[in-house]
Amino acid sequence: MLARIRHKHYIILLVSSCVLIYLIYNTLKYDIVTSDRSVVLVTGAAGLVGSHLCEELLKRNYIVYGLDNLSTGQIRNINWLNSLRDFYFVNRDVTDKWEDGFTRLDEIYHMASPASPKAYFKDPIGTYRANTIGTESMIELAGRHSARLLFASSSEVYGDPLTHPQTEIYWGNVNPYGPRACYDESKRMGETLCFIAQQLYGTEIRIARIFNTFGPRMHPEDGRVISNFIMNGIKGDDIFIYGDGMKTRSFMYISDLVDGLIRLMASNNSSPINLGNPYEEHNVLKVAKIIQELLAERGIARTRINYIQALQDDPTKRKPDISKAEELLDWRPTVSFEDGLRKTIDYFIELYK
Ligand SMILES: O=C(O)[C@H]1O[C@H](OP(=O)(O)OP(=O)(O)OC[C@H]2O[C@@H](n3ccc(=O)[nH]c3=O)[C@H](O)[C@@H]2O)[C@H](O)[C@@H](O)[C@@H]1O
Repeated sequence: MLARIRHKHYIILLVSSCVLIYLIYNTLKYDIVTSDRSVVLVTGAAGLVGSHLCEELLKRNYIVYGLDNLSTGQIRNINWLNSLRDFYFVNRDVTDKWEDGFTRLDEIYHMASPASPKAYFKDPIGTYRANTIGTESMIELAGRHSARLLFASSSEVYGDPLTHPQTEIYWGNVNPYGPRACYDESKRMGETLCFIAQQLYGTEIRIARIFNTFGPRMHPEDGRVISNFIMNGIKGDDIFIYGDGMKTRSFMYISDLVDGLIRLMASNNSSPINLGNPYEEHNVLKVAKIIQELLAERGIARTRINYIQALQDDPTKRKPDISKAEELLDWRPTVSFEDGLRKTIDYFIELYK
């Protein structure tokens, strides 16, 4: 009888200690929010770019709020950040009305949007809303807190470009009435909204035109060329090239992009700026062959390469002119395509072990 009472006391003591620890932890978390440190909101935090950006900002001593509706992002990309003291996950859609409750907000990186053709073909409405209504919502939020807003635009604003490489003064060759338009045109509209906000309200805006980016934490089913070809190899499936394999893209590793984004936010340049890797322009067939070679280094056999119909309005070539970023941000990519691919391949192999 006495032993049972003692046992009960131990349990009560244990439970109350846990509650106490939880309360202290949360109070400490709250204290940080009211401290002097800069507070940043990253939308699309569970995506490839968003999650790496959150990680780097945390390393740089920011208090980071990461927002995502998890439509294309992956919770595993940020789960581990959630356990850190200065990271707060906000599970919501960027277009929802939001009584935000921030006591301080210094910077907003608006990265949220489906980004792969497969994802935006599937959800054209969610895509244009994230880049238009979502951008408007972030402009309002920036206005309420006098925060600086960086909008993740895209190389897709150049459409199927008629100049090569693409400079920021090129206005593009975009089909407004086709399957890519929900993305291309909404990125263009997002830029326009930022321009209007700056003119009318004096909002401090930054616009990054992001070129093809890859790295660990890409969604394995994302549908883009790098993740598709790596996953095809790992699973022993055939590779499918859309078209003749001669279309080109310039591939940038994720850490280079994150560095460029943070430099851009800190700069005083409010006009659009290209962030991409001009040294690594490759055609799709060559990408397939390089990936097969790197997989072979890890003992994964080559699979067959097939050619199927090209996607409608798929840009023929793409390469950024980064003179502006070099001059204004002192930025240029440093990671080679092959080094970046090795890290990405290892990530996918680990994921599917
Ligand atoms: O990765 C990115 O950063 C960009 O990806 C996409 O643009 P896209 O260049 O078409 O990206 P992919 O889907 O990776 O396609 C690249 C090329 O590979 C081809 N591809 C893709 C996948 C595949 O399995 N096979 C294949 O041949 C595509 O047809 C295209 O010619 C998005 O539209 C951009 O917003 C985004 O910035």
